[in-house]
Amino acid sequence: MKPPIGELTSVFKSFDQHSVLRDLNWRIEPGSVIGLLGRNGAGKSTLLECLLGLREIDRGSNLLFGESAQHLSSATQENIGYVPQQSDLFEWFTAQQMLSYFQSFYPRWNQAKVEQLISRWDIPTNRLISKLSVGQKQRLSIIRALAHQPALLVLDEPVASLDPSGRRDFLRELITDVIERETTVIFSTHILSDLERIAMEVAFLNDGRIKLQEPLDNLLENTVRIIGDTASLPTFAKELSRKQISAQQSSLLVQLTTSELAQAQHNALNIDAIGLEDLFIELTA
Ligand SMILES: Nc1ncnc2c1ncn2[C@@H]1O[C@H](COP(=O)(O)OP(=O)(O)OP(=O)(O)O)[C@@H](O)[C@H]1O
Repeated sequence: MKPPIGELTSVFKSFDQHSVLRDLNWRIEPGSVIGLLGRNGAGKSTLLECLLGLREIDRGSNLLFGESAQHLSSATQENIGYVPQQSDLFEWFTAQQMLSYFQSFYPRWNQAKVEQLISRWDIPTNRLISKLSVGQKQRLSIIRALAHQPALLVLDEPVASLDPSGRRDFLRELITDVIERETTVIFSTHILSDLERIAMEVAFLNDGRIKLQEPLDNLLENTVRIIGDTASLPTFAKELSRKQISAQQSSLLVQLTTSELAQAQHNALNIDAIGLEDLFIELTA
């Protein structure tokens, strides 16, 4: 088995008295494409920053490419591309100046790709970055993160300010990158349709932990909602949630094996397929 790209073990992170990550464990395998989901304020940005060593953790360990995330070697830093939620571009530079500046640090800088994206995404290269629109800044941030061909790409709501065609184009670019170079990608998003187009796995952050991480196909295929009489509902091996919805009835979110599904159908239980949006609501409640 290949070593993980990232490994967080028993990580705790608080801001003042407010605890955000609580005994969080997360392993990121090479080549995985993970969509990170969680409600507003769940701690996604904090988690991504802790993963990258940009934020100090209170307790636990955070390893990236086998090194302590707080003390990454420059070779490892070259392997990481990051698009933060808030633009961290050098606003007093033009796009051209900023990209040339970064180019000097990265031996694997792909200038042909930079030029292609600049032209395709219509980025004014000679205007100060401070004068660009939010969407143009976001595109520029993406170009900067893709340009040095990182092995790990971390994107914190990368498409939030992009128009639909910008989003589609960006996703296409990302998919090409993942396929051509087997880039490991972690991205947080609230746009579930985007996630369904690109993510191979989804990770749900809730109550300060990764509550569930699964290949998306499996999750959508095997997870169902069962509603029935509280007293007679059986228990299942992989129950994700169980809620009382009326005096007599309960609703179960459950992952069923094929034989469990057959048994449940045989017992005439009320079984419904469930989509990603429902899963999001249930698993991040
Ligand atoms: N620098 C900070 N100082 C104090 N509290 C912070 C700081 N950064 C984040 N927090 C708090 O930590 C919690 C998690 O914030 P975070 O931005 O990580 O959530 P998120 O899941 O990324 O949210 P969103 O989906 O809204 O972007 C929030 O309650 C937030 O107020």
